[in-house]
Amino acid sequence: MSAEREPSDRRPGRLFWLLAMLTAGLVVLAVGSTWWVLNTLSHIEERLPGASLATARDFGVLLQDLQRLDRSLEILPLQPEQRRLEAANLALDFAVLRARDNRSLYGHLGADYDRLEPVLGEALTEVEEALETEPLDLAYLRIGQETLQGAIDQTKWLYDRTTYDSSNQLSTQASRLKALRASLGLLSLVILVATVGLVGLMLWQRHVLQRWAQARARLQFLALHDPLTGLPNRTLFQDRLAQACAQARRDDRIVALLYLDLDHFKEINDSLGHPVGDALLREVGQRLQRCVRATDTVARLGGDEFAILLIGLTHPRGTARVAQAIIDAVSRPVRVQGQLLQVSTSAGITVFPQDGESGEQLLANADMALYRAKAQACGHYHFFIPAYRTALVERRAMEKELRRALRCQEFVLYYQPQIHLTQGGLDGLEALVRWQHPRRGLVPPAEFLPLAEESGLIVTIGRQVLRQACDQMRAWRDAGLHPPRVAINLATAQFKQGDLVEEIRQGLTQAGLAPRDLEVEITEGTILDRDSAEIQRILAGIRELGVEIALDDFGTGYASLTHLKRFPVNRLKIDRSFVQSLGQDADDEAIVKMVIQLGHSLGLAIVAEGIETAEQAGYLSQQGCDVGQGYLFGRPMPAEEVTLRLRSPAFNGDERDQGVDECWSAWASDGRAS
Ligand SMILES: Nc1nc2c(ncn2[C@@H]2O[C@H](COP(=O)(O)O[C@H]3[C@@H](O)[C@H](n4cnc5c(=O)[nH]c(N)nc54)O[C@@H]3COP(=O)(O)O)[C@@H](O)[C@H]2O)c(=O)[nH]1
Repeated sequence: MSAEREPSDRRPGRLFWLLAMLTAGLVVLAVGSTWWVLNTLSHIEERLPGASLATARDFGVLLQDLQRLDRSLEILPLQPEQRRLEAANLALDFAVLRARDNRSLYGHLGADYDRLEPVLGEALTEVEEALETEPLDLAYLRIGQETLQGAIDQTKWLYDRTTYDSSNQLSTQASRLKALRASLGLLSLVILVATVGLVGLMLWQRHVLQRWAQARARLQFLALHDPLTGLPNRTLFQDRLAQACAQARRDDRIVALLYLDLDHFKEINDSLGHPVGDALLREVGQRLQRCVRATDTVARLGGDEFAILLIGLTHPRGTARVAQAIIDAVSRPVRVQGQLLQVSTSAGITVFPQDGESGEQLLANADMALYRAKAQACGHYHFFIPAYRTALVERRAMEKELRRALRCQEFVLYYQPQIHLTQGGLDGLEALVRWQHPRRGLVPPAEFLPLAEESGLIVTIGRQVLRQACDQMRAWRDAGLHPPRVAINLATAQFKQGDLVEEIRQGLTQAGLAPRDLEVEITEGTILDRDSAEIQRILAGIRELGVEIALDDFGTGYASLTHLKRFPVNRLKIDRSFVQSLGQDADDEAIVKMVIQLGHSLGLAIVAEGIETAEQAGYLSQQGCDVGQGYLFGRPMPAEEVTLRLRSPAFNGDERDQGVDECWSAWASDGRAS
């Protein structure tokens, strides 16, 4: 397992603590400065207005006293003398008491009162002396009153000034206070916002760190696990496999590897949709886990492929039991999204150390054993045997050879005649591919087509066949020879890659052929394919071109009447196996008869393949079969031989005039077996 570089945690952690400290400092600063400023302010508020207001208040009291005295003096002349004197004395006493003797009452007057005191003292003395005159000397009293008035005016002036000063001072302090309070408010707000911001930043950073840690953990998980099933992936499995092999080598034990895949999973996935496929894979993963011990490893290698590592075994026998238990567990019906499904699995098994020294080798060999298990039947397991490796090596070499053969254009076409059974005459030629191998000679298709189909090379081979067949028809036409049409075989894979209709159209155009010059043969397997809708669409396109379609090997598969109606087929080719049973198997005879009738009732022409005897031909002809193909009329032959036959006197003019028998022998006489 590759060691992952651990991302560093330290830097984000330090930043977090730095932010935390900054926030804490800010909070302390905010609280401290707020407390200090508020404290100072309350001191200022208490003190500043107190002194000046007390002065103003004392001047106010003094002024009131003096004015009251003045008013008493004003009314003095209007009263009976005795009472007047009494009142005046009373008032005077009061004033003197207020102004002089109870000076503590005016304690806040300060230096201003020092300036007022002589004037006040003089006025009071004068008033006092006037009042003491007997009888009352009003003129003298007037003088005292005037002096008193002067003192009152001065007191009033002082009162106004101190009041003004104190209120002025007060409002100045008030505005300062206001400004200070506003600044403090602003400062607090800034601190608050900064604090909230910092706290937010911290929280955000914490959140990012958490997410980052989660993402890292997820990435680490995904690097080693399959996201769908949560099982170990190929990387982790290979790592555990390597470790298990090393451990087993030390302990002198064995390790078993089971390579599994689900049978026909692709069909389920394609037909029921990926969500159903995914749910099924999850369920299979769980079932597999339940079949093994906690120390074993179940992994999903991709698609529908799983691998299981069994450790601590002493004998391979136990592996077979586990494999069977797994096959049984997987094959139990499973309900997925409301649908009851049943899948089976096949397994290839390798055992360490006997089947491979390394994990890679064990996996590769288990894959080979799986391939064999699947080839045998679904729902089976197979232990690896060395012969599989030889077969695989041969298969790979063959595939390489096929690619080379394609590049070197070693595929050639042989042509087999198709004879009109009732009228005689050539109805067409079927082009059959052969491999002209430089060492092996002519290789029949049965030896290379299965591998070509498996590897997908059949598509390129099919393109070469189409081109060669069209070119050959052109050559015959140019030579003045007129075989009615050439039929080529199409493999299912050709419908799934590229644009088949366009390829056929181009093949015809490039060779200058009419669509009726070509026929395509498809097998029952093709129309029964799961992509039959797409295949139907492509076949309709081919029919639209004007090219006819024959359904090959009819009767061997499960194609039904419905299929015949759905697919735009022109001809049915009765499979050779039925033809060869004619005269021997009553059932097959009945089938042949029925196919001929059924085909005709659907407006299709019937071709019988593999006719080897005149009896078979006679019977088919009697039943109304339209066309026959088989060794009786001619084996598949190279184009040059077809040319010779087309040029022979039997074909000069209209060979249909010759009669059926002559026609057969014309094709068969020179024919060499191919
Ligand atoms: N996709 C493609 N498939 C092709 C192509 N060329 C051939 N094929 C398919 O390969 C199968 C084997 O073909 P081949 O070995 O050529 O066999 C053909 C005939 O030789 C054989 N035949 C014909 N008459 C007789 C007979 O009387 N007896 C007898 N034992 N065999 C006979 O039948 C084969 C033709 O069959 P069919 O195609 O079904 O008409 C075969 O399935 C080919 O289709 C290719 O280019 N592409």
